[in-house]
Amino acid sequence: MRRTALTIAGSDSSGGAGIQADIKTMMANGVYAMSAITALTAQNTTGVTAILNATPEFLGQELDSVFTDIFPDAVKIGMVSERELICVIAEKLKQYQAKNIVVDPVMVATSGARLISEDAIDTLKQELFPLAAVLTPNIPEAEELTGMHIEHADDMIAAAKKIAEQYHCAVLCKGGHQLNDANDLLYFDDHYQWFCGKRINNPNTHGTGCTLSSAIASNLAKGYNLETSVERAKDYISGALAAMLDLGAGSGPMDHGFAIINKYTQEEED
Ligand SMILES: Nc1ncnc2c1ncn2[C@@H]1O[C@H](COP(=O)(O)OP(=O)(O)O)[C@@H](O)[C@H]1O
Ligand SMILES: Cc1ncc(COP(=O)(O)O)c(N)n1
Repeated sequence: MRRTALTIAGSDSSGGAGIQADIKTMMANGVYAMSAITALTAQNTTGVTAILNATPEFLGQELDSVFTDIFPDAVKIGMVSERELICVIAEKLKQYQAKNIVVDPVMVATSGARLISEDAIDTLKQELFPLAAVLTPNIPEAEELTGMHIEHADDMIAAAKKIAEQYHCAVLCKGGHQLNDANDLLYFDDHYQWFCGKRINNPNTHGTGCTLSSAIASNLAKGYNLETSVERAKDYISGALAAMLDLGAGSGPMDHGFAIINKYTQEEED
C-alpha cells in the first residue's frame, strides 16, 4: 500500500522551499503527500515580502480533514510563526496520536527573512519538540536553541546532545553550508553518528532544510529506521543539488525532480 506523509508548513510562492519543496520531495521519494498550510508567504529567491498566517481555527480544520480521512505515516513540521498555531498543531498531533514526527525548527530563511516571532520560539520548544521523533536544526537554529556558540564539529555534538537531552528526542544538527562541509550530526539514544555528504559547489540552496526534513519524513513513512532515513535523505538532497538547476536572481531552488525522469519528462529535456 502507498505510504503517506503530511507537511505542516508555510507556502513559498517561488516553489523552492516550504510546502512546495515538501510536496515535491515526498513525491520524488515515493510517498503520497498531503499539506496543512500554516501561512502564505510572498517570496522569491531574493527574499520574503509578505506573510499571511492561517487562523488557528482554519489550521485545526485542515488537520482534522487530513487525520480523519487519510492518516499520514509521517508528519513533517516546518514554518509556524505564531504561538496559537503551534498550540493547535500540538493539540491535534496528540489527539490523533500522530507518529514519525519530524520538526524542522525554521527560524530564518536562507534569504535572511525571519519566519517565526520571538515569543513563539518558547512555545515551539514546550509544545512541539517533545512530540518529535527528530529535530533538524541548522547551526544558527542550534545556537539559538542552546545559547551556545557553534564553531567546530565538537560544538555541533555538544549542542545536539544538549537539545536531545532536554526534549527527549533525536537531533540532527546540519553542518550544511555554514560549517563542517555537508556533514550532519545525528544525536540519538545517548550516542551520535556523523552523516557525511560530499560538498556540492552550488550556490542555489533555497529550501535545503525543508527538503532534507521532508525526505527524512518520507523515509520514516516507508518504514526505514531513523539512521537509514537520514542516510537516504542526504543521498536525495545531494542529487537534487548536484542537478545544478539555476533559476532566479538569488539563491535558487534545487531540482527536486532529478530522480523521476520518465516518459513524460524525457522528450522535453534537450
Ligand atoms: N553545498 C552543499 N552540498 C551538499 N550538501 C549540502 C550543501 N548545502 C547544504 N547541504 C545539506 O543540505 C541539508 C540541509 O542543510 P542546511 O542547508 O544547513 O539547512 P537549512 O536550509 O535549514 O539552513 C543538510 O543535509 C546539509 O548538509
Ligand atoms: C515558507 C518557507 N518555509 C521555510 C523556508 C526556509 O527555507 P530554507 O530551507 O531555505 O531555509 C522558507 N524560505 N519559506
